[in-house]
Amino acid sequence: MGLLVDGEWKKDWYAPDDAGRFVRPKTRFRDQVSANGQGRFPVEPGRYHLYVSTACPWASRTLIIRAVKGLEEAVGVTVVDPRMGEDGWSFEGYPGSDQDRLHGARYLREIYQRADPHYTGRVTVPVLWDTRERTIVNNESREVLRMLDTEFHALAREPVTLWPEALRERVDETITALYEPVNNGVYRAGFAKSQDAYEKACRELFTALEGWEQVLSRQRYLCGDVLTEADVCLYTTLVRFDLVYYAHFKCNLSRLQDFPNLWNYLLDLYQTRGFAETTDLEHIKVHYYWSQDAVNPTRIVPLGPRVDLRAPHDRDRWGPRRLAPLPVPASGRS
Ligand SMILES: N[C@@H](CCC(=O)N[C@@H](CS)C(=O)NCC(=O)O)C(=O)O
Repeated sequence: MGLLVDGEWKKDWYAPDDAGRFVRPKTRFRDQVSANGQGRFPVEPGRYHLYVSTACPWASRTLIIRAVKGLEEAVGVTVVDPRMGEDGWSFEGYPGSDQDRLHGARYLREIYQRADPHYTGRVTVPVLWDTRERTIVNNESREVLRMLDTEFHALAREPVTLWPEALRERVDETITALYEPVNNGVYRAGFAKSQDAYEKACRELFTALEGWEQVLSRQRYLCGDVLTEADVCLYTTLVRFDLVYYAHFKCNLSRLQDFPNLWNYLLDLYQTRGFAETTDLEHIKVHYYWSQDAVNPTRIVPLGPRVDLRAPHDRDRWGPRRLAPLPVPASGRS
């Protein structure tokens, strides 16, 4: 693990704050692709490219929306090696990952150095790359998810949106509510460097999960009866929960399987088109257990747990699964 400082690679683990808490650094590239043909980054088929890890919950958000909307021909993808060592993310041929066919790079940091030779910050996935301007448009998953859903919709094969007009505010509030206790909460527990910081993060996580368990006892999805971006954001944490976060990050007050609604909801989402195809359970396990040697110094990847995500679920009790249809307005930025 490491980061770039003024364009130079430095080997370094995350520095905790004074109380031993994990603090996630802010992402730097925050430009927008626009549907209306204006600005530096107009939408065009084949112009933009995603660098992702199928192990990473943030990058997986972008893979799911790309698959659900049928954007595979319009937006290319390169999958990094799930093992992130001292040199950061790389293209080293682990099964299920790619070589960098755009630049022939060995490490993802070379892509950041191309975008800004003096970049200072972490080298993270996802990255939305512009092949025309040869730069990074955006590396913040929530924003890339939204752009693929709204600004790219003219290029989508499937006429659906996960940000339906009537639910926009609710979806945005839900994504925000999930972030700190749940999506980032598992990391705050797992990367804590003090007992207090760990316990606080772990308790907040389980309190939040209990709340969502209640919500999902009343309705099929987080924001009502249609699938939204908020479900994508929760899914990428839930699918890693029993597999990795329970043991590796010590999020073990209970298993996800002990929450009947959350567990059945996870099975439902996994079995929805676009989800299982973009979820690589082996990459997930290898990434966390092998890469985070400050948490797991032996780098041994456990064999279990046995989890069957193809098992029947009870979520059809609300009737057949529904996706919200287009149209969405041309520029749907939040
Ligand atoms: N806020 C970013 C976080 C992305 C992120 O932290 N990705 C992790 C992988 S799960 C990463 O690339 N970490 C490498 C590092 O921090 O050095 C987002 O949501 O896109």
